[in-house]
This record gives sequence, C-alpha cells and structure tokens, in this order.
Amino acid sequence: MPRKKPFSNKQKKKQLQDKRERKRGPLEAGRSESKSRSQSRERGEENTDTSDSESVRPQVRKINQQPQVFRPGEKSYDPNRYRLQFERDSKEEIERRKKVAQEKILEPVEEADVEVDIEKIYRPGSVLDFPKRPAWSYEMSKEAVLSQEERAFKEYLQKIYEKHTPQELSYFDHNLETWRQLWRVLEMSDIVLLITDIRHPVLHFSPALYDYVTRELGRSLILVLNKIDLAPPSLVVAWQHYFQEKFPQVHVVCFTSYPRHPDEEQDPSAVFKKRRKRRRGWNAALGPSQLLRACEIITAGKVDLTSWREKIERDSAALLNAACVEDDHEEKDEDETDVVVAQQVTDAELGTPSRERYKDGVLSIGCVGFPNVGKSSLINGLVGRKIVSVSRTPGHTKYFQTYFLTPTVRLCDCPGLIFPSLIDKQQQLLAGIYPIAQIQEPYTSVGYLSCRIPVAKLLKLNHPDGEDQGWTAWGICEAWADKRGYKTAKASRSDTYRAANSLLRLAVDGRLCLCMRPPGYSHQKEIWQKHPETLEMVSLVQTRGQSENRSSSAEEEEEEEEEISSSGEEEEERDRDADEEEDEDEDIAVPQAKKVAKSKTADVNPYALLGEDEC
Ligand SMILES: Nc1nc2c(ncn2[C@@H]2O[C@H](COP(=O)(O)OP(=O)(O)OP(=O)(O)O)[C@@H](O)[C@H]2O)c(=O)[nH]1
Repeated sequence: MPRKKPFSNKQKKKQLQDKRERKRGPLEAGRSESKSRSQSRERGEENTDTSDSESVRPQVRKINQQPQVFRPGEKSYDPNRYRLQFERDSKEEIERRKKVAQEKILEPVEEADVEVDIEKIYRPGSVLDFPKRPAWSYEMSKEAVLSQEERAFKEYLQKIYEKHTPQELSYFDHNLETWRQLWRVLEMSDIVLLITDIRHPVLHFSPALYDYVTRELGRSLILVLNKIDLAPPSLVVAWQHYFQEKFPQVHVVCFTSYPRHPDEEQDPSAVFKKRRKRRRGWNAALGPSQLLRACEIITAGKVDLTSWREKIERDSAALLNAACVEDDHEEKDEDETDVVVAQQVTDAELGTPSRERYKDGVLSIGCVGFPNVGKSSLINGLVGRKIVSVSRTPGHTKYFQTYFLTPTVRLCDCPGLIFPSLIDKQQQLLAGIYPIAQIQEPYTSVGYLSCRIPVAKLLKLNHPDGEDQGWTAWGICEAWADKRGYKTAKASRSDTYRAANSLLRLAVDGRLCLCMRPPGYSHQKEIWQKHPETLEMVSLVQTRGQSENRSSSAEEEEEEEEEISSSGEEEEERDRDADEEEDEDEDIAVPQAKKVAKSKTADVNPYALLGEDEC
C-alpha cells in the first residue's frame, strides 16, 4: 500500500473549505473567498500585497474590495463601484521602509515641524486640483456624458502624474465614481459643509474645492472644525483664525458629536477606562446652534429656518432637563417623523450647477469631507438621533444620501473624498483615511507618530536594553506587543504587525493624540491660550459637558463597571477589517503618563489625551 503523503493542517483546512464551497455553489463561493482573504489579512504581513486582478492599473490599490455576486438572469450589482482606490506602494519600497523602521533610532522633531501651511501641501492653483464635471446638458445621451467624464478624469490624473512623482504625492482617490458622487452633491447643495478633523484641518481642506464652490458655483462654504473634543481650545481658536484669514469667504463652525465632561481628564482613573463616546444620545452634540447661525447669515431670510431653531431648542431643553427622561423619549419619537430619508435622488432631480437656489423653500446642505472626519456623526448630531451608521473604518459611507432635518432643511451625506496633495502619507494614515487592517506597512507611521508625541512614555513601555536606549519604530511595536501579549500564531514571537495596527488605531481614535498646528503657533501659544475666544470656548464646552453629564448619570455607572485593568492582558483587540458600528467594543486601555490638572485656565486642554505641549 502506498504510504500516505503527510497532510498539514493548513492543507486539510483548505480541502474542507473547497468541499464546502463546491456544495454551496458559486454564489456563496465568492463570499467565502472574501472571508478567507480577510482572515489572512488579520494574520499579518502577507497582506502587504493584497492585490486583486481587477485593478484598473497595476499601481492602483482598491480598498475594502468585495466579491461581486452574479445571480443568473439578474442585472449584477457592483459592490465595488464606490470603493476607495489609491496608488499602490511597490514591494521594494515597503521592504525598504520596514528596514528603516527596524534600524533607525527615532528622534523627537522640533515643535515647529508639527506646524503645517496649506500653501505647501495643496499649492493652490497647481495641478493638485480635484476632478470637475465637464459641462453637460439634457440633450446629450447618457453614454456621451459618461464617456466625456471618463476622458476628463484620465486627463486630470495624467496632469498630476506629469508634474509629480507618486512618492511626493499623497494618497488620493482614483475612483471616478466617488468624484461623481461629489458632483451630484455639489449640484444639489445651496451650502457646502466641508467637514474637517480638528487634528488635521489643513489636510482636509481643499483650496480647489473652496474656489470652485465660492467662485464658480457662487455658493457658500462652511468649514466645520469637527471633533474639537480632541484638541486644546486654544488650538481650535488658532485654526479658526487661520482659515478665516486665508479664505475670507469661509464661515467657520466648531463641532463635536462627543463633548467631554470637563472633569473627565482630571479623574486619575479615567485613563484606564473606556471612553464611551456616545452616552445619552446624539442630541448632546456641540455646534448645531453655531451651524444654524451660519446658515441664517448665508440664507439671509430667504428660507424659513424656524423649524430648525425650534428643534435645537427642544434638543437642548431635553439635555438640560435630566429629570425628564421620559419626556425626552417622547420628544425623540415626535422628531422621528421629521426626518425623511430620501435615499435615491435621480439625475433629473439634481439639475445643473446653475439650478434655482433654495428650491421649493428648502435649504440643501451638502456634507463633504475626507473619510473618517465624522460626517455621519455630525448628521446624527444635528438630527439628535442615529440615522446614519458610523464607523471607524474609513470609506463607510459609499454613496450619497439625503435626509430632511426639518421640512425646510435637507442634509446630504457624501462619501469620503480624498483630494490630491503633497502631505506626508504617514500623516494621512494617522488621520485615518486608510482602513488600518489594510495598510501595507504600518511601522513607518508608528515611527512618525512617536517622533511627534512620546508614545513609549505614554504607554509606559519598557525598553529591553534599558531606559537610556533610543527607540526604533519596530522596537515600540515589539514592546507594545509584549505588553499586550500579542503573539504570532506560528512561532509565538511578538506580533509586531498587530501591535503596530493597534497603535495606529489608538492614534486615529485620538487616544494617542497628534494635532497639526497652524504656522507660527508654537511661538504664539500663550497669546492663543489667553485669547478671549479660547476662554469663551472653554466655558461653552464646560457648560455642554456638564449638562450632558447630568443627563447621563445612569450611563456613567455603566462606565465604572467597564473599567479595565491597566495590564489589559485579557483584552482582545480584533482587527477591524469589517465595517463596525460605533457602539460596539470601542477601545483598549492606554495608560496616560502625563495628566494636566489645571483646567481652570484656558491654557489647558481638558479634552485631549495629551497636554497642550504634546499635541
Ligand atoms: N472624538 C470624536 N470622535 C468622533 C467625532 N465624530 C466622529 N467621531 C469618530 O470618528 C469616526 C468616523 O466617524 P464617521 O461619522 O463614521 O465619519 P465619516 O466622515 O462619515 O466617515 P466615512 O463614512 O468614512 O466617510 C468614528 O469612530 C466616530 O466615533 C467627534 O466629534 N469626536
């Protein structure tokens, strides 16, 4: 009898999988393939080259690619139509960066290096534009319009690549479908809301879009500095002034869907706790009144916004009146009838850019911005309840949707857009534009972060060769893997890849908080800290935080119960490859090395993980 060939577990698993797929048929097979691909991604660096055969060009990498399902006799739906598409890093480049991460001792950068000028990264007026929709008319056939758009898009990409090498360019979206979504949103909007994350506002503000909206379309643009709970108030105010000076037609509004309670940072045990972003509900958002005010100024009485004002007053009253929990619920039920979700908007409804303003007495507000800046959360915050799903995985919103906030205010949520610029790719990754589990090489970003904030100190990492030794990016990942107990399945070595991903998640979430600063900020820090608007903002946030706290005391108890040990040994940090809802398991405990305990003055950041000096 011939000797049986040795059969590994892996081969056995594959055999079973094939058998199951044969049984299930072709429809399910696609799904299973995607599952096994995502499992392999979870397990490390094999995914540095997760290519797929459908790429338009060999150097383009499609993100979150899903298998296409074909049903006999049905017109197939392409789930990848709106996927993010980026320039792909070559294998050699990835290997080179990995080597540097292993060998180069990290040096802290100068404070001024965290200052970023928009002129340098976007070069206004240069080829670093965004694709515009070529002129079209209803007389043209659909095919003619589409092919003209494709041609224009190719030319747009060509111009960029003629002037810049892929190395100097940032990641930017190569998927025409996403830009088409922007065109539709711009066509239907009376006001464009450009939403940015306060930690990286210049990265998220496209001067080309500002010019196009304000000059070519003749519409107004509101810049939302979002997630202000993650930055010191003085920095928020400095950015506000920066944008107002540089872009005089812009209306700046500050917003946060998750205002912090002022005591939160002072509680020494708070660092070992999960921060529950959403407590009582979405109506605690800070910023809706300021946004309404900006819209009132812009519309100058041409649209009746009374219903919006009344809604905000109702939401604020419900929040303040902690005793009226039942009433609050009733209020929400009542509100639910206000919000009409109109998911499908046909081309005929959209009209051309020159369409009538405030059509039918309705103000249409288009919410645009990079992925992960909090567009969906902001819409939920305005509505006062969850109507859009929120995820920390960028690219969650795939196609635009419209919602009636009140009968005279329509919001339009656009998928995340990534404009071309010359910003450092590492900075982009830390801003969360790329699904972390799909980053081709995460170590360089960890190094970039560690040069700007004291990651090792904040996480209380032990250097294997003693305190005086310098850290490499790889070393930090290794130490974090050891601290967290991340081991590779095969060799049971420190799982540095998983640790790197975990660190990047902490950065994207704002637990390891790196904030860009406007030029000159470091020298004028004190001026900004004492600025009257900073003091005003501190008091505003405190008032909001306190009222939210009062109305959420029940949830606070729940938070105490979820306290996590500092060792965090038992915690499980899963790769968040798939889309996930906000209220699922959110965080892991991160020890905070430095506490700032002087929140009575405005020079303190009561909201960020780090002190002012460290962001
Ligand atoms: N700290 C803080 N986090 C926020 C805030 N708003 C949103 N987030 C978080 O940011 C992440 C992205 O939020 P989304 O609202 O899904 O962002 P988006 O811009 O719609 O993202 P895409 O769907 O990728 O375009 C989630 O993890 C949110 O919890 C905020 O005001 N403060």
